[in-house]
Amino acid sequence: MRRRSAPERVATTTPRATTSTAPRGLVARDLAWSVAGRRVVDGVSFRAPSGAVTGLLGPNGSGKSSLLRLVAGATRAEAGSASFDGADLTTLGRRERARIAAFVEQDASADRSLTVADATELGRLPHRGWFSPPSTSDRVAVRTALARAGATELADRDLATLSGGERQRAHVARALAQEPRLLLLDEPTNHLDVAAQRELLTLLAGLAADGTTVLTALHDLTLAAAWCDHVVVLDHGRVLAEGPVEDVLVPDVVEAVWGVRPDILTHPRTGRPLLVL
Ligand SMILES: Nc1ncnc2c1ncn2[C@@H]1O[C@H](COP(=O)(O)OP(=O)(O)OP(=O)(O)O)[C@@H](O)[C@H]1O
Repeated sequence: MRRRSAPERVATTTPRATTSTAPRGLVARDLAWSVAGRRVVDGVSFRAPSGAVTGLLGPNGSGKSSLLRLVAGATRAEAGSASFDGADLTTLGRRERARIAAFVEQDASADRSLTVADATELGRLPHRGWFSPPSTSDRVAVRTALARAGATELADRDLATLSGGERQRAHVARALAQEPRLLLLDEPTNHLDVAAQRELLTLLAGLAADGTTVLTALHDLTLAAAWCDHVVVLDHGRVLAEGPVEDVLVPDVVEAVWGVRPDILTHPRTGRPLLVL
């Protein structure tokens, strides 16, 4: 795997929307959300730089899914903002936001009968007129998305009949058809076998190398060390550490958050951190 340069650390200045000095990529600032009287996301600020894969890490219940849903606009934040290339995602309309950001939710289920091809085509809706039929470029985008997600052979299958791993590929295909500049994923390697995990992570690295901002929740710290450029560690709804993966996934941080002290080696071939638990 080609090693990409480490992204810079979190910006400490407030980004100004639509100016040329606005930081590129995603900037979350003081995001907060509560449920049942409990603060689940507690003043979270972080950055996911463009051209990088950012891993959102943290123990079960630390708030990763809740935070991704706030950034994706699936739930409304009580406070704070999430800007992308200077545009505030939290105030954009749904269609405008969907032209920028796509979200692959954790274990997203199919609530109605739909083929994988039709579900992928839904990813084109933000780019089409309300009543326009799919154009040639829409059809090309759908075909490309299915191929990149390894879902071409599933195109005619009903989503509801797919295995967990197959359904995950279909949801990734739908997100790619959106041609997002910001791709948000919640535990995308769940259900995937090792070959499919590798394909997906290679795909994410390729998208990032092409300029897409990728933010993905991951549980597997070894995968995160091997594939992420930048990481954000959440604990009890707060950012405990953020920065280049080599600086953040160190034994003291892993032990403090997960209670397990890893060995961290250097991969002999890729030069990336090899985290052994
Ligand atoms: N709709 C909800 N109602 C009640 N509690 C919720 C709701 N959504 C999230 N929570 C609680 O908020 C906390 C954070 O949940 P969240 O799913 O964001 O964590 P997570 O880091 O993604 O966890 P996991 O790694 O287990 O997927 C958990 O304690 C969860 O039970």
